[in-house]
Amino acid sequence: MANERKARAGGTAVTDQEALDFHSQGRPGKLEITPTKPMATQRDLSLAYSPGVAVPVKAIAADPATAYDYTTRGNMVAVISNGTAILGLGNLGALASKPVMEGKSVLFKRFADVDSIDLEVDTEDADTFINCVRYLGPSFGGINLEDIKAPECFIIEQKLREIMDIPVFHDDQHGTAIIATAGLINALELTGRDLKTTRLVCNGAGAAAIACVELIKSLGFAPENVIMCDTKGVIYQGRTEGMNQWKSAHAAKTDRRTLEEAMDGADVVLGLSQKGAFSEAMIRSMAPRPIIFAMANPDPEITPEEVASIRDDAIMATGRSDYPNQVNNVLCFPYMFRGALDVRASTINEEMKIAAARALASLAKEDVPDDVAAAYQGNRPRFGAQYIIPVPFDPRLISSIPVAVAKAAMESGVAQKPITDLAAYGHQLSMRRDPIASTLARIYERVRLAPKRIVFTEGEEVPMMRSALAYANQKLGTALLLGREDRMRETAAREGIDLDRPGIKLVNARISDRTGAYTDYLYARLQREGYLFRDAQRLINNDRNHFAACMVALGDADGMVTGITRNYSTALDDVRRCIDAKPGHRVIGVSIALCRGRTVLVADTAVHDMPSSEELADIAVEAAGLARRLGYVPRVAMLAYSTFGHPQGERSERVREAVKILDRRRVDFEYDGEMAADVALNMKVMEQYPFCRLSGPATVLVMPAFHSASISTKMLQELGGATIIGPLLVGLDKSVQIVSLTAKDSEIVNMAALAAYNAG
Ligand SMILES: NC(=O)C1=CN([C@@H]2O[C@H](COP(=O)(O)OP(=O)(O)OC[C@H]3O[C@@H](n4cnc5c(N)ncnc54)[C@H](OP(=O)(O)O)[C@@H]3O)[C@@H](O)[C@H]2O)C=CC1
Ligand SMILES: CC(=O)C(=O)O
Ligand SMILES: [Mg+2]
Repeated sequence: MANERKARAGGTAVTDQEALDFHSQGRPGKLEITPTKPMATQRDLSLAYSPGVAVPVKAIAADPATAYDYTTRGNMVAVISNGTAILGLGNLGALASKPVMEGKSVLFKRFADVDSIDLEVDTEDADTFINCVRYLGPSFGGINLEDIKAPECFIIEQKLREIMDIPVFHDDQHGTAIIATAGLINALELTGRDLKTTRLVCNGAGAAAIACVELIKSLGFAPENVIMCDTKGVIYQGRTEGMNQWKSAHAAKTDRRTLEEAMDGADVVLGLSQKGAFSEAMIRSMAPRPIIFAMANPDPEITPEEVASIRDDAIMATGRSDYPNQVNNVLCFPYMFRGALDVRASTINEEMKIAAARALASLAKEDVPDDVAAAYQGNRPRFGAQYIIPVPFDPRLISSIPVAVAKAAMESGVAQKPITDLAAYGHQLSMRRDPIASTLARIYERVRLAPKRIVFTEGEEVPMMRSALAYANQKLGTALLLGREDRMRETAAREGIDLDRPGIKLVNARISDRTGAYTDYLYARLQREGYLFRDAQRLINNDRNHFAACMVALGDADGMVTGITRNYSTALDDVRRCIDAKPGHRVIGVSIALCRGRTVLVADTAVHDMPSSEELADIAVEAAGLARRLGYVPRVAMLAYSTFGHPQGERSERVREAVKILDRRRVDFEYDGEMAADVALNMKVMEQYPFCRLSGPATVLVMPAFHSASISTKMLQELGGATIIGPLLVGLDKSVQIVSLTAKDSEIVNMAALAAYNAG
């Protein structure tokens, strides 16, 4: 069954069903287009469309370069394919390539803040393809060709490069060549090899393979030491079958004829062919300390496990993210275009490619700072056989690779808009990083290092089951699904969810031998609040929130997640009957708002209706603590409708008093107020108040009351397009997170991960 097939990914296994659900949930696919200008009033319409739009039209007609000032062109790349070589899956057509192309577009945005759109062109004919793409130049700042098979890809790319005045880059050729070269430079250094005498075999003679061999030779590999193979075996001088001019250029003078013969004694083998193309015997026959890059996707030519079972002296890389040393063009194309677009390069030349390869190679040798270690599952990697290139989540990539590319473009004379201050450029680049993705990645990695048992309280509900599965699959710990086992199994069978996989445990409250202990515990807490023993018994037997919260309170679980069947405040009341605030802390709700590359924490979005000044000060302390734990520098703005005393009012007075309380407590974070939201978030407005003690825009917004917190976050979400995570419950003695009634499985997993993270 489809859902039973599992593929390793992201350090974990994902099922086919999960992959399909991921793509179909919500708005199908992985991309949407968001306007960047308001389009709300008659005036907006007049500016954006007729008559206002005529002005930039005339400006661009008079000076085409101004298109970069008035349109999206300068930050927009098209990912274009005809689906003739989709990953290593072969020629499955333009339409079937769309998920990969959408994926590449998303990676452009996620890793380098390049806007991108996928275009699938339904033709296998090179001339027709060229004629389609050649006229698209005005729309884009660059063209990323993808998954077009050889040899047509060479003709297509070459012709488009000649006739278009923007960078045209075939990712499978050059992206792959750059990252493979980067990895190879380091692997050669680690094995003490000289590239002039190293013997290399490349299996595959298509887009990726030809480009890799060309770049490697241009680095200094001796052509006589390089053998290419394809489906017909060794490409030797004089061979006629299955040849083309690109293969002929690399035909070797050799009497070896098969891949087996070619690999015998080889120092390096590059796999850019197909799953399973390397046998154990071939690997065994290689030279000592062999370098094996099995780069076919999604399944490599040979797996690292297979290689490890034969020999322990190999440096092994694959194209996948679930093994060490991922040699994949995702490490290149986002940053290559970022640098090229930023200097408005007319093309991507050899100098830029080699600069990117060298920058990637040297990044792997640099010491890994703390915030980067998180991207490596908390294990600080050290340059060596298991770490020859950075991982795609390495946050340093965005601030280093584009700088190297831009510099090379300027030095080689193809930059039309040179950058004078490269150091400042590097700093600006780091601001383009998507902060929450890094934050979540860090949280996930920390949890993986210390996995936790999390109760998925509404275990009979499908989103809870799916998220429990994802939690277990991602190796975050044990997912304890709470519910009636027969019901859960029935639903799971219907939905194709495998509840028997490692990391999932079903907890049936009705037959649990812990109900007695939980009832005693709850009764002891509630007996002086009007509850009889049988009331406590009923709550434990009939109510999953109480049962789950007692599991956590008595140490049978590390945390819990709930919320899809009860509204937030009811679920919170249930939990609070079982769990107190941490001594010296106040329980509050903090929402994380992510909007246009900015992250702010908003508090209290869950608990205090109309906080007193003392409570506002506590909220500031709790929220600042969470900000720190998430890796943000807390700069707390105590918000009101007034700013520093104007206009006067009773509510603002309460906020002002909270600031004085924080002064008296001598807290160890920046705070100030009362201030309006624009003062807190906009440095230009803040400059009107030179005495303001915040050193930059606020990262934590403490709202004067629950209603303003709730209203503003919901408005941000609905009108501002912000992503809101939370409210996260902070300050409880045990780790509990409550999701919204409409939470999707991905949100539930995030909250479960946060519960696990907070559980210590
Ligand atoms: N890790 C990464 O970043 C990347 C990996 N790749 C992977 O490289 C592979 C090739 O992609 P691409 O170059 O775009 O595709 P192409 O269609 O352009 O080329 C495929 C090449 O592989 C050869 N080939 C196929 N099967 C075998 C085999 N069993 N033994 C020897 N040669 C074989 C073909 O030989 P023939 O010429 O005889 O038909 C052809 O030369 C794919 O698996 C792809 O996923 C590609 C790009 C990036
Ligand atoms: C990674 C990639 O682009 C491929 O395998 O085709
Ligand atoms: Mg590809």
